[in-house]
Amino acid sequence: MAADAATGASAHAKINLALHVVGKRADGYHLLDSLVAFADVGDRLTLTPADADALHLSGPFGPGLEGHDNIVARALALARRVAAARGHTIGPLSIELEKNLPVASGIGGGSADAAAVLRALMPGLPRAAQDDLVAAALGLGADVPMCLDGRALVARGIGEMLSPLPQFPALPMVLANPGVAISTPAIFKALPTACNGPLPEGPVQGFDTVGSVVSYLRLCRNDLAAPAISVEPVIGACLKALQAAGAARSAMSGSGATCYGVFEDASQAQCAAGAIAAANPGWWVRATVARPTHDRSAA
Ligand SMILES: C[C@](O)(CO)[C@H](O)COP(=O)(O)OP(=O)(O)OC[C@H]1O[C@@H](n2ccc(N)nc2=O)[C@H](O)[C@@H]1O
Ligand SMILES: Nc1ncnc2c1ncn2[C@@H]1O[C@H](COP(=O)(O)OP(=O)(O)OP(=O)(O)O)[C@@H](O)[C@H]1O
Repeated sequence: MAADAATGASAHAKINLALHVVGKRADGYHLLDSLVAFADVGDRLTLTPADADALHLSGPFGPGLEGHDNIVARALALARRVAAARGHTIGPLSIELEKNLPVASGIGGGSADAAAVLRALMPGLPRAAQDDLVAAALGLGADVPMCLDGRALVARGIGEMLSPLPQFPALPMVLANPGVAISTPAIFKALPTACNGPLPEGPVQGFDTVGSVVSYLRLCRNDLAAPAISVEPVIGACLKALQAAGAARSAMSGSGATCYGVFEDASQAQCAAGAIAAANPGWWVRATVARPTHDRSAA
């Protein structure tokens, strides 16, 4: 980033369109097979050089994070350590975090914020330090590497083995969160078995239409949904609301509680979001679009 100017960075919501839990490591972390996309809703960060480090929280969910250890500060500390090891100094920064995504909601808000900090700092670092930072990102959380990539992808391992899809359509979606915070470790713990089937084989070139994504997702699962619904039954109501509003496919993201519905077009998604929000005051409901990847080989 420039020495004196503010740098903005977007932290897009991460959506696990499918999440298959396929094993467990000796350290307790679970092995995943997950189709992930990123929505055009998210948090917004602004990094400004300052006399001392500071974190300012704003946005609808900012107050809920006051007084807590913030992953944004941990990401900055990590970047500083990695840069210092390559002889580079990152000076004091004032960071404003506009927190638009609900906290502990399965859409990777904290991970996306951490990735946004790393992304904003990278251009000012030597190439070797940038590579080190990409490798170190997993230490901040299993979802951070995929958020740093930011493209539609398949994630394997504990979330660090990433295969970006060569093409992916702009996917009209509704995100609905019934207002309950979910602890990710608690849901993994409640999973009856870690050995479930992998993702079905998908097209090598990715997906070119909304219909092809929906057909594929109908063969998929989120293995964390049943344990999450047993802890918070309102997640089941959220899935039903998306189906009743006409979603071609609906499922829970991550460890919940946010659920997504895929719609044929953006105007249907807008109408559905309006209807779900009106019937469920207190829920967080957004019409959005999963960000597309254009087929590079077709260019
Ligand atoms: C559910 C997902 O959101 C799917 O993308 C992620 O797997 C969770 O990613 P995350 O929140 O960044 O996870 P971390 O902060 O690294 O881990 C929180 C806790 O979740 C559990 N955890 C997380 C990731 C993983 N692959 N297996 C796990 O068992 C572990 O108990 C871990 O201590
Ligand atoms: N910047 C941040 N944004 C959100 N949560 C944060 C942040 N910093 C620290 N946290 C803490 O991290 C925990 C997980 O929050 P987060 O919103 O990232 O969960 P999530 O959406 O379920 O993530 P995932 O989908 O990666 O499991 C919360 O308990 C919260 O207090």
